[in-house]
Amino acid sequence: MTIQWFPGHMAKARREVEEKLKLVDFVMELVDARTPLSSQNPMLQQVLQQKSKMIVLMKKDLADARQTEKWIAYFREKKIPAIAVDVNNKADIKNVIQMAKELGQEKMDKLLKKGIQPRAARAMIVGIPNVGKSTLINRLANKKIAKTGDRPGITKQQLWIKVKKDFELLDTPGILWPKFEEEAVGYRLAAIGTIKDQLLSLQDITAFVIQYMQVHYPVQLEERYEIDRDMDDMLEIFNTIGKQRGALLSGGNISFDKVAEIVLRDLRTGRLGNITLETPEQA
Ligand SMILES: Nc1nc2c(ncn2[C@@H]2O[C@H](COP(=O)(O)OP(=O)(O)OP(=O)(O)O)[C@@H](O)[C@H]2O)c(=O)[nH]1
Repeated sequence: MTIQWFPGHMAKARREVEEKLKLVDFVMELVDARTPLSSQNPMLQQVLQQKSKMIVLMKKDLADARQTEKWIAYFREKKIPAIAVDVNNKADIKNVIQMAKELGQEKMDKLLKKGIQPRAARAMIVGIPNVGKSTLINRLANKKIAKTGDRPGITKQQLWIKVKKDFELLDTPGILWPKFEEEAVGYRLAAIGTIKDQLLSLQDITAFVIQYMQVHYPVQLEERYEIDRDMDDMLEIFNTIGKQRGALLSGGNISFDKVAEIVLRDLRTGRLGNITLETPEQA
C-alpha cells in the first residue's frame, strides 16, 4: 500500500513475478471492480506470455452491479474468464475455486494429450497494491497451507496452499505496479485508495470523483450531499458539502481539505452507494 513505484521497484516486481510464474500453470489476476481497467497492469500480458489467466473483479460489494455485469461480459468477449467477488460471500469464493479448477483442468487435459501424467494444477494470484490479494489467498486457503522447508537452516521454498486436491495456490501473491499513463487512471486509483493520498491533491481527486458522479450517479450525490443536479461550479459544490457536513476551519470558513476527506471516505466505505468509476464503453 505504501510502495512508491520508481523504475527500480517496477523492475524488481517484474523479476519477482517472472520467477514465480515459472512455478505455476495459470494466473489469477485481481482487479478492482470499481475500476477494472485502470487497476490492471499493462506489463502483465507481456510477462505472462503463453500462460492463461482468469480475472477476478474484487470488492464487488462496493461496485455498481450493473457495471460489474458489463465488465464481466467485456472480459469474456476477449476470451478471458472473469468473475466478480466479495470476499465475505462464501458462494463467491466457491465460484472462484470452480473457475480456477476448470482452467487447471484445461491445462491438465493438454498435458494428458502429450502423454504426461496429470497432477494438481498450480496457480498464483497477482494484482496491484490493496486490491485484495492477501485477503483472497486467506479465504481460499482456509488454513490449508502445505508447509515445505520453512524450518531454519533449510532453504526457504515456496509454500503451496492445497485449495482442492486438483488445485494448488502459491501462498504469496505477485505484486504488480499500477500504470499512470493517463491522468484519469491516476485519479481513479487514488479515489479507491490504491495510491497514497499524498501523491495527488486530495481536492483534485475529489473534484474528479464529483464530476464523474454528476454524469453517472447524480442521484447518489443529491441524496448524500443535497447537491443540485445542475450545480456545476466546483467551488459551490465544495461549499455546499462543507456546510452540510460541518467541514469548517476555526474562523468558520469551509475547509476544502476536510470536504475532500469526507467525500473520499464516503466513497471508499460505500456510503455514497455502489459506484464504479469507469465503464466498458469508455474502454
Ligand atoms: N469491501 C471489500 N473489501 C475487501 C475485499 N477484498 C479485500 N478487501 C479489503 O481491501 C483491503 C486490502 O486488502 P489486502 O488483501 O490487504 O490487499 P493486497 O492486495 O494484499 O494489498 P497489498 O499487500 O498492499 O499488496 C483490506 O482492507 C481488505 O479487507 C472485498 O471483496 N470487499
